[in-house]
This record gives sequence, C-alpha cells and structure tokens, in this order.
Amino acid sequence: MTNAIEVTGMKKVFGSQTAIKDVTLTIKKGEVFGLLGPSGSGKTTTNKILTGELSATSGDVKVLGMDATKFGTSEFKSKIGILSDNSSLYDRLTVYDNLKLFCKLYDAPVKQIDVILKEVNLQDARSQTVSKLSKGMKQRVLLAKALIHKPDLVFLDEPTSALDPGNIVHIHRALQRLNEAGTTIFLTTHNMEEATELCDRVAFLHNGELQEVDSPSALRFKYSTHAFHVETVNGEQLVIQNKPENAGQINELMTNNQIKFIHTDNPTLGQIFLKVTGKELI
Ligand SMILES: Nc1ncnc2c1ncn2[C@@H]1O[C@H](COP(=O)(O)OP(=O)(O)OP(=O)(O)O)[C@@H](O)[C@H]1O
Repeated sequence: MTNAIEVTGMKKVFGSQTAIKDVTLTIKKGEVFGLLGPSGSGKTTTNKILTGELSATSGDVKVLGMDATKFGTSEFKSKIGILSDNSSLYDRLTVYDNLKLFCKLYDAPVKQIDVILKEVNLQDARSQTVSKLSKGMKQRVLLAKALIHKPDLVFLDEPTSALDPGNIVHIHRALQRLNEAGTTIFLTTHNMEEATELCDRVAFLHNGELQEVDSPSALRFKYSTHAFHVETVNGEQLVIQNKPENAGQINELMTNNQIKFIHTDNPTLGQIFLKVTGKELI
C-alpha cells in the first residue's frame, strides 16, 4: 500500500447544505499534505470524515488501506493521531501524568513520554500542571498526545492558529522531524506561510470543492507572471519579462551596477487562492 488516503467522489450534506461537494484526492504515504481554505470551506468536515468522527453522505473513503467501516476499530485508532479543536487535556494533572494516561489508553510504553516531550521541546515542563501552561505550551502537549502512540498518519486541524511565533517554530520543527521519520501528515490550515513551509502538496478547498492540487512551488510557478521586478539605484521600478530577448537589458543593468533589488514574481499561496477562487484565504 503506497497511499495513505484515497478519497473518491466524497460528498457531505448537512440538512439542506452541501458542505463537501465531490472531492477526489489521493495522498501518498510519507507526504505532508495541506488542505487550505477559508472559514466554512469544509476543512473540518473533511478532517472529521477522514478520522471517522463523521460519515460521508456518499463516495468512497479509504485511510491506511481501511474503508470507513473500520474507522471505529482500535486498529484504525492505533494508526492515526489527531490534533483538533476537540482535543483536550486534564487541566489539574501534570504534563507527564496527562501523557501517562494517554499511553495507557493507546497501549503505548511510558518511556515514550520523554521521547515525545523532547520532540515538542517541553522536557522542562514535564512536572508542570497543565492549567498553569501558556496556550502555546498546551498546544504542544496536545501535539505530544496526538503522537504518543507513534501513529503512521496524523491529522492536524489548524495546529498553530493564534499561537506566537516561538511556539509555531517548535511545532513546525516537531512536524518536520516527524515527517522525516516517515509519518504522513494531513494538515488543514488557512495559514499560507505554514502550508508553504511544511507541505509537499496542497489543495485549495472552496465551497466544498477542490480547486487546485499541487506542490506550493509548482502552483507559485504556474501563477507567476514570469517577470523580474527591478528597482534601480536611481529608484526606477522596472518589470522585465523573463525572456531571452530581455537578457541584454538585464545584463546592461548589472554591468553598470544599476540594480538595487531584483526579484522574480512569486505569488504567495494566498494570492493564488484569491486568483483561483475570488476569495481571500482568511
Ligand atoms: N454539524 C453541522 N451541521 C450543519 N452544518 C454544518 C455542520 N458542520 C459544518 N457545517 C457547515 O458546513 C460548512 C463547512 O464547515 P467546516 O466546519 O467544515 O468548515 P471549515 O473550513 O473547517 O471552517 P473553519 O475554518 O471556520 O473551521 C459550513 O458552511 C458549516 O456551517
């Protein structure tokens, strides 16, 4: 099995509202995949269907080779990790005791606690009571909880939303190390910088439909105007198309030491999303 997730024609209807229209998607094992979309686009619904919290109205959903009928089984639960809005901790217990409880629940060895606390850079907080932790530290404990049983695939719903830059860096580094060790990551976010930094591929979700699925780099190239933007030492702003016939102009500017700044037009994922859907990502 080389695919971690296989979704064909997935649809989810809530009463009169269709939250997910017709999503078809394959995610390979070992990938970091980002589902990007603004509020209400269907990210959480997708996540919940893939983790078994909700059933799709129609379509086929396979996760780690198992179809949706297996999503309630302990085998399925032992292979996936979840960090979402619903994830919680026991406030009155220490970080260590919280993780010890989850070790019991998942049948994971307690020696894994110190390994995972190191991964999220929280070794020094192991004896602290959870209620006394900052929001960012709590989020890192929640990530540790999602990873304590060494799942093959982790679902992360907005893992860094409203966190300060320091905590975001700790979480991103932990996710990168996790992925290097072979874990597949399914990330839902509306944070385009996060997606650009972490994801091998992203998909744009707009009104319950996928609009683009590709690597951030391929999307930025596809939607680039392929022009050089030059600011000269005299403050002149030039836009020069990246074409062989313009090589002489750039060469002349360089030879005469006229270039103050030069950069290619690299649209951000947020700008591309706006171009594709007509909507802001946030
Ligand atoms: N249980 C539910 N009952 C009715 N409608 C729902 C339910 N859950 C989600 N929806 C609707 O489905 C659509 C998609 O919601 P969803 O929560 O998946 O979006 P989202 O992209 O995760 O948004 P956010 O970033 O704000 O969490 C929304 O219009 C929402 O109102």
